[in-house]
Formats: sequence, structure tokens, C-alpha cells
Amino acid sequence: MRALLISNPNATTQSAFTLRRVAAALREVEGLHLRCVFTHYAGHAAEMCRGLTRRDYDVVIAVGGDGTVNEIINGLLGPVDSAPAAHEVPALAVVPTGSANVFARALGYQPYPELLASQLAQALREDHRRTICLGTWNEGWFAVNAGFGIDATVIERVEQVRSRGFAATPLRYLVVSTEAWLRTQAKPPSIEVRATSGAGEVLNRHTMPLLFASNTNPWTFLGPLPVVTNPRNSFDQGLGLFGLTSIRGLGGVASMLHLIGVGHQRWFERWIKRRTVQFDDATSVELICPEPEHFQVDGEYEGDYTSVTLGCVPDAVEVFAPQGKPLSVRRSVGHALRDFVRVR
Ligand SMILES: Nc1ncnc2c1ncn2[C@@H]1O[C@H](COP(=O)(O)OP(=O)(O)OP(=O)(O)O)[C@@H](O)[C@H]1O
Repeated sequence: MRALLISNPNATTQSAFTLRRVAAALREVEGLHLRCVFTHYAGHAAEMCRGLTRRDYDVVIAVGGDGTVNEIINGLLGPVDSAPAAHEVPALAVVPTGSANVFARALGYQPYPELLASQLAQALREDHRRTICLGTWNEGWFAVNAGFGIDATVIERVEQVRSRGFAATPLRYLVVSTEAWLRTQAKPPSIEVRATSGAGEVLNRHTMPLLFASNTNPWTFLGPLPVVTNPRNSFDQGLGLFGLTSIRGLGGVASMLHLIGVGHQRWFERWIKRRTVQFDDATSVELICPEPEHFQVDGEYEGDYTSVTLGCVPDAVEVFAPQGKPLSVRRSVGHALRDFVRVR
């Protein structure tokens, strides 16, 4: 098996310790011919993968966060309307060294080096692969989620903070999210969504301040906690859409808190339900805004847009992923606290 390992040294939790663990575990996989490269700049992973076929490599191992996975997928598959079939391009495996690592964790990879190295080696050795659905936005691909609204604003601000040399920790996300939410109170985005599901159901809503589409379940992780917006969502069906009808006032605060996993009493959920829009298995989606709004894809700010078309492609790419129930790992309180507030 020929493997190309592409490592992003800029990913939040990338470390020599993780790379040593992974290299040692991969050395034990019989018949594996490994080539390792580092990215030198943003966009480099996509460039390195452009035009690669199964004749070049059987698998590309992404060592990074969701942004690195996104670049590799876009490099391998190219524009959506001329994408090769999944079996024609190398399969994908992941070593999660980003901050949220939603794609890898949704596939069952552990974000801890002590476990993920052996998970990856086992998946390669025992050929544990599956094909998964990917999301599309205009001509590009996404693996995790994409959307307009406060999360895109948060991502844009976190990117600014990172460019000043600080790490993207859960604590920083919490602080930036609170600031963004306070600013959005004055002039929330006004998003129109028109969507159709695989079963032919239609969603048509106007003036929503927040709307995103997920390819993964959960939507994201807040530190160790999964945040589930569309419980039925999976890599085997269309996109899960989730939106808020208002982020103003007490109801807005409650909806935002619920979005990050707070409040599961029945009365609270009934109250929140009227303020949220949830739509499963979306196969085509139009998002329209009267003014340009921040748009994010897989945790990367993509610019300001007034309209975006989303879709999904079943069986778009093959992935090596752990099978069965994830192994558990004991984390000390000290470790968890350090991950929450870490400053690079
Ligand atoms: N050598 C490099 N120097 C600077 N930036 C890079 C380099 N290689 C990749 N990048 C960029 O780094 C950014 C962050 O990468 P990535 O998303 O993988 O990590 P993360 O943000 O820590 O993880 P997550 O998305 O899971 O939170 C991406 O925009 C990617 O294009």
C-alpha cells in the first residue's frame, strides 16, 4: 500500500510527540510504503493532491484539522461537476491535530495521540474503509459544515486572533462567540433558505439570522463535548440544516445556549423548538442574503457572499476509519484544563 502523509505544521495541536507516535505505529503496518511531506503555506495541501490518482497512492493521510482535510478533498476531487469516482482517487485517512477535528472525530478517530496512532494503523492494516457523502458549495467541496451567520463571524475573528500567534482554544471560541453574539444583536443577518430533501420535502424560510448545513453528526465539538443539532444526520445521507429564527432577547440567548448543548428539560426544548429550524437529508439548498454576509466552510472563512448553492454527493470519497466502539481514554483534570485554555 502506497501512502502519502501530508502534515500541516500550523494545525493547532500538531506536535512532535503525535508525529513520533504515528510514525512508529505506521512502521508496524506490513507492506506500507510511506512518503511524508509538510505543507509550507495555506493551500499547499490542495496543490499537492491535485491530479493524484489511485495509481499514485492508495491513501492520503491528512495530519491536521478540518481545514487540512478540506484542502486535501478539494485537491483530490477538483471541481464538483467534473469530479472523478471515489475508487479513482486515493482514499483518505486522518490524524486529527487541529482544534475541533470534527471530521476525524465524527468518523470515530480519537483526538489523543496515544489512541489515534493505533486506530489509524489498525484501519490501514485491516482495510477498514467506507465511502461517505460529501457536501458541496458552489463549485467546491466540504467535509464537515458550511454556513452563514454568527459561526462564520466567529471563525473570521478567530482567524484574525490566530494570525497574531494565539491558539484557537475552546475558551477563545467561547469569548469570541460571546462578543460576536453581542455585536450581531444590533444588525443580525437576514438569510433566506430554500431546500429540498431526498424524500422530496421542501423547506422555505426567510429572515433567519443563522443557518448552517452539516455533513457530520455531531455538528461540532465544544472541547470534549459533542454538539448535536440534527440527531439523524450521518455520512450516508444528505445534509442536515439547522437555523435559528431569532437571536435577540432572552429567547435568543436560550437558543444559543441550547445550540451548544445546554438545557434538555422538556419545557425548555418546546420553547426552543419554535425558535429553531431543523431539516434532514437536504440534497439541494439555496441560501440568499440581501447584503453580503460572512460565509464559512469547514471552519475556514471563505469571504462575504449574497447567495450560495449547497448540495451533496453520496459515495464521493473513500475513507479509512476505525470500526466499532471508540476506545475510551482517561484524561486528567490538568490535561483537560490545559486543552481548554492553551496559549501557543
Ligand atoms: N504551512 C502552513 N503555514 C500556514 N498555514 C497553513 C500551512 N499549512 C496549512 N495552513 C492553513 O492552516 C489553516 C488551519 O489548518 P487546520 O484547519 O488543519 O487546523 P486547525 O484550524 O487547527 O483545525 P480545526 O479546523 O479542526 O479547528 C488552514 O487554513 C490551512 O490552509
